[in-house]
Amino acid sequence: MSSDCMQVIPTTMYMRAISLFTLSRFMQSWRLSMAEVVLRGSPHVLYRRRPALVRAMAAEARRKVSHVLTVAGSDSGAGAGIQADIKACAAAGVYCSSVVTAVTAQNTVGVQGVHPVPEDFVAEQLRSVLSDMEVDVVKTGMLHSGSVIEVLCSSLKEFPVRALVVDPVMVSTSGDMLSAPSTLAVYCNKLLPLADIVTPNLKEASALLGGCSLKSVADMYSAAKLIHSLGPRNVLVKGGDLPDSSDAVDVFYDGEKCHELRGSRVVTRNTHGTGCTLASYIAAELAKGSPVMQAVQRAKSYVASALCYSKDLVIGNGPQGPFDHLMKLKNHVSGLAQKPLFNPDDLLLYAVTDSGMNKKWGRSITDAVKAAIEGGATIIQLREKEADTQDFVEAARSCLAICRPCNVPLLINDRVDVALACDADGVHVGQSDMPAHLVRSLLGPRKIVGVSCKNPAQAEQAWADGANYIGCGGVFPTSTKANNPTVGLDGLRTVCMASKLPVVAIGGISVGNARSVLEISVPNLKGVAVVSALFDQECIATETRRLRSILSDVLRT
Ligand SMILES: Cc1ncc(COP(=O)(O)OP(=O)(O)O)c(N)n1
Ligand SMILES: Cc1ncsc1CCOP(=O)(O)O
Ligand SMILES: [Mg+2]
Repeated sequence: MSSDCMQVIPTTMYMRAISLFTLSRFMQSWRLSMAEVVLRGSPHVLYRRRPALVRAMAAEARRKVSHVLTVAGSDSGAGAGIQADIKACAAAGVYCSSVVTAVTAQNTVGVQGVHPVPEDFVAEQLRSVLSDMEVDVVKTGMLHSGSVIEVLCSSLKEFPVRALVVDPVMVSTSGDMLSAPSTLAVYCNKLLPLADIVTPNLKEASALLGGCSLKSVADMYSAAKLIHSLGPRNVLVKGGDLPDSSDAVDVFYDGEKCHELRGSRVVTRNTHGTGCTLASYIAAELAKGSPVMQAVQRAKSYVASALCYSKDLVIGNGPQGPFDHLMKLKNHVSGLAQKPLFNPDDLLLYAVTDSGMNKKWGRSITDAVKAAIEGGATIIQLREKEADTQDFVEAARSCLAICRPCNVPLLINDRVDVALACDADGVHVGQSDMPAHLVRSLLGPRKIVGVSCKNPAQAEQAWADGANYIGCGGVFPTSTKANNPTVGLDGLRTVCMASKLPVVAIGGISVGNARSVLEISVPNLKGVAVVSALFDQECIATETRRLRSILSDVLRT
């Protein structure tokens, strides 16, 4: 494919997304007449004739705020429905407008009342938003009658959007009916054929298929395929209610292949609104341009993090509480300010300590960490293979007291217990350490989890497990870690290209070869992690400064 073609394909999308207002501003500043735009017709032709203009328009379109419209019911308790949808989109960084189909009176006990909004007023709300606000993706929730669904289908014909996410809400999690049985046929015949993805739970999948019983993952595979034959392009059957499973298993079918998506089940009463939230987060990811499978994975991982963060929240007295979509409520409760989330740029100069080297040079671990920070290390990992647990916790606490005021994150190698005991900023684990998804559930969403990876499959798994970054190596031979095959610069490049996470390179890296590592120039390679280049040296601060200046220099050029 020529580079011209590569530019043209996304340009088509950007141009669809660009508003008339923006187009008219561009026409003025590029002295382009409407006749010229019309005559030149397709973006492909425009690109060939005025590539700089199209590039500028594409840049403008990238600045467009991604927008999901939710068409759903209001939940007075704000755990589910429209309220959950808006919070989930906000958490994903996407604007969310709302068309209210019904107003419900509900709380953590159940649904006490439903007041449907008349169809013609649903139509009026749809027209208001869709005619004006450049919606990317529509997500549906509670559609209480066949006529509301019909109103929505005709609005979508009049105002097409990029994608439609259908969460076929029929029964609330408390077991209350939210849509009339007669709506089922309209769902199947009119709405599902328009859907890019439909996300039923077991009860809803069974209802869509005429009441068949779904009791196993094998049943979910069959259900996903049967629902796909009703017309949606992708189906996600959610297995949260599957009996006898410690994992949360969902089945995703894209029309060709079934994928089993597993995550550990978070044990909490605060699960009200998980279905609405998952579908809205998928919609938000699609609005940002993610492919469907990636949108689903990200949504699952987000919901797991939010549930985990909120597992002890107490809101309401009923059996099913809401969770905290923005993961901020505990701040207020504890009066503690929220630390910022992981910044991939912190991986630039990653200093990993070594007790043997400190002993050899007669230094304490705190002196070593102080010197590395003084020289410009951007993140520290305590890798103390020989330390007793008590000494390790104490050393970690003292190092945290050095790192925190300097805003340098401090991670613990291997030992989740030590990290929890001292409230470190995160943990780095390898392939034979505790699995990263367990580390994530133990540490919660706001800590940093790093995973060592030597190949694309491991990188993919680290991402699915909720890691923040991967460490790839050993890049070059090293005597710091025994029995560790090298991947070389080619292996590093292959892993970086496959990884959806930022990468730090490790193994045999020093002032002599750091430049060659960063110069493989793959955008998600964010830095180098080093042990002996800093800590097996006479002056740690001097060596750190030398390495930092080389790295900063490569980044500048
Ligand atoms: C940043 C970084 N990357 C890789 C490793 C290696 O971790 P692991 O594979 O678990 O090996 P040990 O360090 O535990 O021997 C790392 N520590 N840091
Ligand atoms: C911990 C680790 N993981 C892969 S290589 C390595 C050791 C890196 O040490 P050095 O920077 O001294 O080569
Ligand atoms: Mg390890």
